[in-house]
Amino acid sequence: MALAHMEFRAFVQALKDDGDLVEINEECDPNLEVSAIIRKVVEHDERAPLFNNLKGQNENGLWRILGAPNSLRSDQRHRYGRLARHLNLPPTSSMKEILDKMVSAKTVAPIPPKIVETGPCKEFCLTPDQFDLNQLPSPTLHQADGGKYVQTYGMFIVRSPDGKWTNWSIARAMVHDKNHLVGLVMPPQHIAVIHRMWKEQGRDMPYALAFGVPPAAIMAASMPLPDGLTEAEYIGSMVHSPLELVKCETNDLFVPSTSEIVFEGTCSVTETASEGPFGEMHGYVFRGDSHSMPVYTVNMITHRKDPIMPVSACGRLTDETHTMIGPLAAAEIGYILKSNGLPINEAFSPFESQVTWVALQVDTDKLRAMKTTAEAFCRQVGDLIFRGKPGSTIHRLLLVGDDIDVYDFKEVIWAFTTRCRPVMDEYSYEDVPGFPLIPYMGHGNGPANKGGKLVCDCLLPVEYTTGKNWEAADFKGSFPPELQQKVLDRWQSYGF
Ligand SMILES: Cc1cc2c3c(c1C)C(C)(C)C[C@@H](O)N3c1c(nc(O)[nH]c1=O)N2C[C@H](O)[C@H](O)[C@H](O)COP(=O)(O)O
Ligand SMILES: [K+]
Repeated sequence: MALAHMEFRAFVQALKDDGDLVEINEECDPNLEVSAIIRKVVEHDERAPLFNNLKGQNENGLWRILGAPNSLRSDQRHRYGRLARHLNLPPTSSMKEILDKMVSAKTVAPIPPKIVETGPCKEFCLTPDQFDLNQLPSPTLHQADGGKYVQTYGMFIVRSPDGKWTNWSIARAMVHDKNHLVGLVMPPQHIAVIHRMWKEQGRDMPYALAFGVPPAAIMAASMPLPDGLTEAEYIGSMVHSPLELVKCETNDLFVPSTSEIVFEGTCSVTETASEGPFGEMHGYVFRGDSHSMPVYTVNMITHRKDPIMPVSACGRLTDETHTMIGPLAAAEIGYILKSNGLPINEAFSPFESQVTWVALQVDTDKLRAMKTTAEAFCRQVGDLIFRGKPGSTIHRLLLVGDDIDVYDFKEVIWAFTTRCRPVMDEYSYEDVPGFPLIPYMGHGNGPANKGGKLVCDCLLPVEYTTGKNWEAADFKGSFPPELQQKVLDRWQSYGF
């Protein structure tokens, strides 16, 4: 068996070996029951549920469901264990180690994928007369959803018409009818950019939708990597070995050969259908909130025996939309700022901000050497991020000093509430693209797609000039180190 980060089925085995899997063999209903269980799991950081027996499963086991594929573990020492298993990192890895791994391939040569003749994803092959997406166990994830969101953790594969750029990404899609989906194709996302290229040529866009792909691949699919970059090559260099891809049956795209399930087809550049509402990453489903979105025809389904469909029943904390979308955007944002020479050490998107914020730890020694002003520095950061694609889902950038651990929300919120004077220390951006899925945007008072962004300066003025002039009134900040050690050593004997 391959390593967990290179084959989904090995990943599921790794969760089982970690004691991080609950196999449910009694029959469950994909209409809400499965998602209710997954929601309870992710709201309590419980073990991932593997549904082996679903109403509607066909004679070849198409399909089972793995819920909460990349959510959190309750044991603090292994909190990000599922994310770590996606990347062949130890389950005790920190979020910093995980995000550093995701940007590690930025500076090494890409390793192109290896094309293989066939693979496990070809074990079964169904033409449209042999399947009905409404009969198969496509899950309904929230009672107010506009349809069965069968696609929440699969990977869309689309390629520019000139063949130069193959993009891998996650975008949601629901069942439209027996062999059609309708999915969110939203600028500035690359799937929308490429869809537009095909539309300009008046040709439907070939796509593949691979479920149960190598976990390292799904992480890159969820990351706003640069325009034109082919994720398959990036991942190859990130994991130091070529991904194995196999050609689709009905188009010239390539899919990971060990994918659990593959939908192949074309995405219409003219036909649309009603998509949504959907219980989304900020924790809401607005009744009647549906829009016209492109229709995907499913021309073929290929799959492994007893295949596993990964499902992210997203919404309130903490699921894959929080452990992946925000942090992976933060990783890209941090990389962009550093490669533009700005004194940024770390970048993270706090879950407690419903991943609408990114906290940036500033190297304040380097900041002082810049002899800049708060306004100039904040505008430099805001212009770089809010006018680019990686910042599209982020509405607040918090600049904090070296003493603040951006991976610890208690630290971030302390700096924000005590060092950032409301209004005066905040720099607004009303002329940049906004993220309509955030309720105060899409269902708020102002334009849904424009503005509503801030750079919040959580650095006190002295941090720009002569440096920190305070001591934290806490155990580590207000007592001599030897006294701290003495208290720690004697803690039991005091009687605690
Ligand atoms: C991990 C993850 C990411 C996403 C989504 C989900 C998960 C689990 C859903 C549960 C399906 C919910 C949905 O909101 N969803 C989603 C989405 N981006 C969209 O344009 N549309 C979507 O419907 N992203 C984020 C994108 O995957 C990233 O922004 C990525 O960067 C895109 O790739 P690229 O265009 O930058 O190449
Ligand atoms: K991507």
